[in-house]
Amino acid sequence: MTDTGTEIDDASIPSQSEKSLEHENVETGEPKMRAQGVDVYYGDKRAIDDVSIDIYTEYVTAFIGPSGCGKSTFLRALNRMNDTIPSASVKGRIELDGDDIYASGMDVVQLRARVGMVFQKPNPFPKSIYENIAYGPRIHGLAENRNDVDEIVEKSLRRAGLWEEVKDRLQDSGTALSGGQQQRLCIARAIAVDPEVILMDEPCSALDPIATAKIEELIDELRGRYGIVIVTHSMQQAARVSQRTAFFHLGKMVEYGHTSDIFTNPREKRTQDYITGRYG
Ligand SMILES: Nc1ncnc2c1ncn2[C@@H]1O[C@H](COP(=O)(O)OP(=O)(O)OP(=O)(O)O)[C@@H](O)[C@H]1O
Repeated sequence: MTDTGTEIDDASIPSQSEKSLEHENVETGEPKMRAQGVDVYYGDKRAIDDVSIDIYTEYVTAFIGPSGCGKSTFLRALNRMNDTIPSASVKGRIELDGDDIYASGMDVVQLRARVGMVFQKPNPFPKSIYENIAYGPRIHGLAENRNDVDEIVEKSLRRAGLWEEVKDRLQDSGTALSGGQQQRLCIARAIAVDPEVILMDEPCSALDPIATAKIEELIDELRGRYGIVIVTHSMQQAARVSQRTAFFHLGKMVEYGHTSDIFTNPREKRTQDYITGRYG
C-alpha cells in the first residue's frame, strides 16, 4: 500500500453525498473479539467512552488518533492488561469467541496467552534467546519434553522471521540482540504460546526504518493466522499494514472502517481533520 496518510488534501476527500456506501457494513463473519459499550476509567476520569468494535482474524486492525485519545488504554483492555493499574476499571463487555473476558471465572493468565501483547519498547527477559521463547510454552503446559520445546522455539522464531539470524546463538542473551531483533524476539515469544490475537502497542516506535520495515513485513505475514491489532502514531504505517482502521479522539471511537476508506473517504469531519494533519 502507498503512503496515503498526511499527503491527502481536502480536494481529494469527497463530500458526504459522493461517499460510497458499499463499505458501510464492513464485516460479515463472526469476530474473534467483540467490544460493546466499553468505558475505561482511571479513578473517576473516563479515558474510554462507549467504544464498540469487532476484531477479525482476517485483518490487521489499526488504532489511530492524537496523543492521549485512549488508544493504548483501549488496547490494554482487550487482554485485561489494565488490571495491573490499580485505579483502572472497565465497564461494558469485551468478548473473545463470545465469552466475556471480564467474567469472574476468566483465567487472566490464560487470557493473556490467547491475547498476547507486544510493547512499544522491546522487553525480552534477561535470559537466553532460547529461554525467552521456551518459558511460556513450559508454564502453559504446551511442551512435554525437551524435543517439544525445541520444536516450539524453532517454529516461533521462524514465524517471527528471526530463526536464520539467531539459530547458531540460541544461548546468547536476548538483550544482546539489536532493537529490531529484540522486538521480533518478543513477537516470537507471544507466538510461542499459540495466541489467537496479538496486540501491538506502537511496536516500531523505538526502531529504525529498516527494523520497522521488517516488523511491518512480519505483521503482514502473520495476518490471517492471528488477529492483529496495532496502535500506531504513524498514519503511513496504519495505511501500510492494516486493512481496518479505527480512529479515536478524546476517548471515543469516532470512526471505524476499511483502512482505504478512512484515509481517502472518511465519513467524519474529525477523522478528515486528523488525517489531513489539522491536529495530532
Ligand atoms: N495509568 C494511568 N493513570 C491515569 N491516567 C492515565 C493512565 N494511563 C493513561 N492515562 C490517561 O488516559 C488518557 C488516555 O491515555 P492513553 O495512553 O490510552 O492514550 P493514547 O492515545 O494511547 O496516547 P499516546 O498516543 O500518547 O500513547 C490520557 O488522558 C492519559 O493521561
